Amino acid sequence: MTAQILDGKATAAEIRADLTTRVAALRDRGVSVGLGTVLVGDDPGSHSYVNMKHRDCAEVGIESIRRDLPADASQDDVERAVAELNADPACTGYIVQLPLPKGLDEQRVLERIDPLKDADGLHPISLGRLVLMQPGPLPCTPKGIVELLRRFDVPLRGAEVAVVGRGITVGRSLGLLLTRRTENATVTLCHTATRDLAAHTRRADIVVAAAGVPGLITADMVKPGAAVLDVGVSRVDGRLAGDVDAGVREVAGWVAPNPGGVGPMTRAMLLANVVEAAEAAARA
Ligand SMILES: Nc1nc2c(c(=O)[nH]1)N[C@@H](CN(C=O)c1ccc(C(=O)N[C@@H](CCC(=O)O)C(=O)O)cc1)CN2
Repeated sequence: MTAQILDGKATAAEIRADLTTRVAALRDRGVSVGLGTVLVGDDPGSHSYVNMKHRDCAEVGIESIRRDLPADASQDDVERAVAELNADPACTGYIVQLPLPKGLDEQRVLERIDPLKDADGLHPISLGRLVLMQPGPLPCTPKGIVELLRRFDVPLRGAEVAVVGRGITVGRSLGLLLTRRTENATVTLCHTATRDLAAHTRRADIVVAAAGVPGLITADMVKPGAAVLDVGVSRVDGRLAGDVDAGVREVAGWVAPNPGGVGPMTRAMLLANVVEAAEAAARA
């Protein structure tokens, strides 16, 4: 058996096409949509992700607002950029690209984002809404994972899901999202202190690997027919490597590759969060 590919690149393109129509409809009603980004430092990965986000904006008709700060920017400099975007009427929503350079207090910066402009769903109020199962902006990668599974008809209701990695942007938030009444999955959140990782992944109908450990998930750790989503990103000898070994494709029923799987969905969901915020404001 060779797994069906959960093609995030093609799916994200479909989502962007739909968003283009919705942005045009807002423009016809006199509502413009703008996405802001705060990028600090020289990390090549972060620069590339932010550039791609602005390219996506241009494609769907969303205005781009960039605040690029040098690697030696102070906490005050970053918080000033956040305050400017909070006050900018052209900015519907914005993100602070993570990780911030060492020495900056990431949480303090995220807490200063106006929750109404939180395009990443990472403000404590947005995360609180997720815990409480209330509507609000969702973190982009978990939202993209659920959308990808839905569009490929991977059954979620009652499914056993092993999420590997407990970071806020992916693992922990995904656990909360998948256990809502609308998704109804059963989630095991695995992490560095998990005693027998393979025992958990082998039981799972869906494995989401977001540990950042190259090749962590091997074929022998996967139940035949399961869905395996590779979200991990590491660099090995200068090349990008995911968490899922190539051999998994021979056992799994579905595979979200890396690149080409969850990454493009993350970007599409960021645009979706901004458009949803603009539509909600236009309704109010
Ligand atoms: N503020 C945030 N920071 C970070 C987030 C986030 O959701 N919000 N997530 C990650 C990085 N990330 C988004 O910023 C991200 C990761 C991957 C991709 C993507 O499209 N990847 C492509 C490959 C790109 C390449 O060729 O290098 C793919 O997987 O096909 C987009 C966004 C950490 N920081």
